[in-house]
Amino acid sequence: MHKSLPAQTTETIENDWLALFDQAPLGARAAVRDIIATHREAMADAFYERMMQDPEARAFLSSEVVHERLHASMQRWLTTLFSCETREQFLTAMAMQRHVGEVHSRVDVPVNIVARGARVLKNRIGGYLARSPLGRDELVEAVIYVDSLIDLAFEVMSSAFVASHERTARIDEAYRSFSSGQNMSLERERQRSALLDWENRLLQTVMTGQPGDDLPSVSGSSFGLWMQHKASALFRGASEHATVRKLMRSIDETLLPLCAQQLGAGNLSEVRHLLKQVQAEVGELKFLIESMFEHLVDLESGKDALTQLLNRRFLPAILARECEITRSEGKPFALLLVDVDHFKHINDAHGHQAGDRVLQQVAAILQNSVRSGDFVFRYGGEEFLIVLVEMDHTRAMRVAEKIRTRIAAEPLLISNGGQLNVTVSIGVAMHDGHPDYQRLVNRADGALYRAKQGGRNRCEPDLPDANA
Ligand SMILES: Nc1nc2c(ncn2[C@@H]2O[C@H](COP(=O)(O)OP(=O)(O)OP(=O)(O)O)[C@@H](O)[C@H]2O)c(=O)[nH]1
Repeated sequence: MHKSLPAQTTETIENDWLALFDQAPLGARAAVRDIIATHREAMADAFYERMMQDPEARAFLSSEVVHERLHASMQRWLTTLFSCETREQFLTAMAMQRHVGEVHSRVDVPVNIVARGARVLKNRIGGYLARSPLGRDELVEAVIYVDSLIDLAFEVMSSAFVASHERTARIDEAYRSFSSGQNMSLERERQRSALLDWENRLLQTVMTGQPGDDLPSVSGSSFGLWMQHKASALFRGASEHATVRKLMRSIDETLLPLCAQQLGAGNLSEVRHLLKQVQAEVGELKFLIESMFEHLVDLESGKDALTQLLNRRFLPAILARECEITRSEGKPFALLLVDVDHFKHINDAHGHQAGDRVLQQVAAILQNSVRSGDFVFRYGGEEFLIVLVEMDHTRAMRVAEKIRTRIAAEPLLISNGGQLNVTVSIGVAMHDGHPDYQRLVNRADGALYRAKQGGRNRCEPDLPDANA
């Protein structure tokens, strides 16, 4: 029944509610219930009115349907929440909270707006309570009761929100990788020509149409539909995507209506001028689409171009997942930061190209020195980061030492046919269970610093409590 929340959370909340209920005197609870019964409509009005003052909230609440439904369900919600007398009634109220949380997640209501809603309601109820005939002590108890109960309700709502959000994010991710697995160069061509098609159709309509004819909108074109529906999943997060949508709106909502107006008035030179502006915006659209597809190719491969190692932008996702695996399965992992010694000197003495070749060969040695389940990232210019999964400290130090000796022993080829011996310094840190992976990276960095300070070409473990 409570599938969106872990059983433990449900139980904690239930117990908290029981404690709250026991703690609040009967008189205080009855007063709150009466206030809600008498003023719930006015509260819903005030809530809605207050929220509509904010443009961000307005975006979610402005439709008539939302108004009507929100108004009714807000009143129902207040009544249900404050009239719970039994465990069963509370469970029903909780189910309602979870439902609201899931709706918020689907609609993507920002969490700050929800928090503001809670504040507005607490404030209102507090105001009515202050004007009630309750004595001082009971008034305090009633205010605490309202405050805690609303907090509890929002707690349930937020956990449902988060659970549902994570589900959506996983589905989105799966869809994105499915879509990017499709033939992207074909898609790029298809969208390019769809945009061109629309542009031609627009020019055709302008030239042969009758005054008063509707001009074809770009958002209604095959390109526009693709961009608004499929591309939003595919290019999620790309900065160009928002600009593309803005340009499409500017064409449809400003330039085309003006163009139709001037066409109706027979003002052809103005029409030509406006079409030029449309063409300029289409040119910009084409450029942005190209750049979005380019990014997608980068993302698709996920590799650093020079070394073919993992790109560091995946590091947060991978470290967060490894922290989670350690937490749930108790399998610790180790982090190695590997830095080529005196690399600047290699560049200076043999040229940048030689430096690049050294980096490629070091990367290959690193990749060949770990198991296929480990992760090797290019972390910075001449710095690499390795995640050794399911690893204890002794074995991690052994792997680090193996890497160090292999690199030192292997002469690396440089561009002019020459060979070069390079060394690396390595900092080793074990995940200590702290969920913030940046701490772990910092500890490995501290160990690396000590390896450099200690003379380079060496491996150093992190010191316990290095950044406690
Ligand atoms: N060839 C090449 N050089 C790079 C690349 N990325 C960064 N570098 C160079 O790597 C050098 C790093 O130098 P430093 O950070 O001073 O460190 P170092 O010379 O390795 O000295 P230590 O780390 O203290 O042993 C800089 O000169 C960068 O320009 C790259 O992709 N290719």
